[in-house]
Amino acid sequence: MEPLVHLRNVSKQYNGAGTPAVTGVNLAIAQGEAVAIMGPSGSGKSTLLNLIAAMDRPTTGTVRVGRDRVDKMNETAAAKYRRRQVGMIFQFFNLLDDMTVMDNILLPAQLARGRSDCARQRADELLDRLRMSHRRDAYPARLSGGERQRVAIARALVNRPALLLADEPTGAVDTRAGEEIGALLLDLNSAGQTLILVTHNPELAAMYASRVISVADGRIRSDSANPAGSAGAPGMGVQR
Ligand SMILES: Nc1ncnc2c1ncn2[C@@H]1O[C@H](COP(=O)(O)OP(=O)(O)OP(=O)(O)O)[C@@H](O)[C@H]1O
Repeated sequence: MEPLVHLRNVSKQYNGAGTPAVTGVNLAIAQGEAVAIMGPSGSGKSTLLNLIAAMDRPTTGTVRVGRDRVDKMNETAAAKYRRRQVGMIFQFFNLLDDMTVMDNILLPAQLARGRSDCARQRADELLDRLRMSHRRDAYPARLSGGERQRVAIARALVNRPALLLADEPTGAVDTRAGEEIGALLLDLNSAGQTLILVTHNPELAAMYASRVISVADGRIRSDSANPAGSAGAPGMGVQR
């Protein structure tokens, strides 16, 4: 079967930077995998995620996601691709403070101009599954870090993306909330959601990813199945 994500000989040299951020990366990720990308600060993890999300383009090499040739996209095509295929969550949530939980979740659906009743139904379903229904009219400033990240996950999933990308999703929350976020990601993956997680946290990678890719100096140094991942962690009953 064709991989969902396929990078071939990908390098990225930022303008003005001395050494490339990513060099000669070959990577295939199948639909349904939960992959952790690990490595020291500055090793190229976020750059890889940004290349897959079409936030940036490689200097050389090809990036395919499904049928999309991501490395060739102009900004308009990239924005459309992201709205339809990619959900992203970040360390600091990136919620809009002057919008309620519900409106934050609906934002990507409005940008994608789908049917608003369908989007609202999907948002309700996600809020229910993330145990956040009672907070639907709250503003982000009133939420805990763990709650904010759950809203960010719901927002990332509202358009049913093929890919969920997470950059240090537990970096700004306490241990307990981090475990809950990890369990949530695991449940999503168990229900078929393809997940790529960038993390410094070996425990998160070990518990919640079925494959761990280590990068250093912009190159993949190891890529191994993680038999402990995606098994045995507490779940929250979330489905894609
Ligand atoms: N927009 C940019 N312009 C120039 N250089 C950049 C840019 N973004 C990243 N870099 C450089 O590319 C290299 C890889 O950065 P990247 O952010 O991908 O690493 P990372 O592994 O995600 O690091 P961290 O764990 O600290 O977030 C670093 O040397 C960084 O300084």
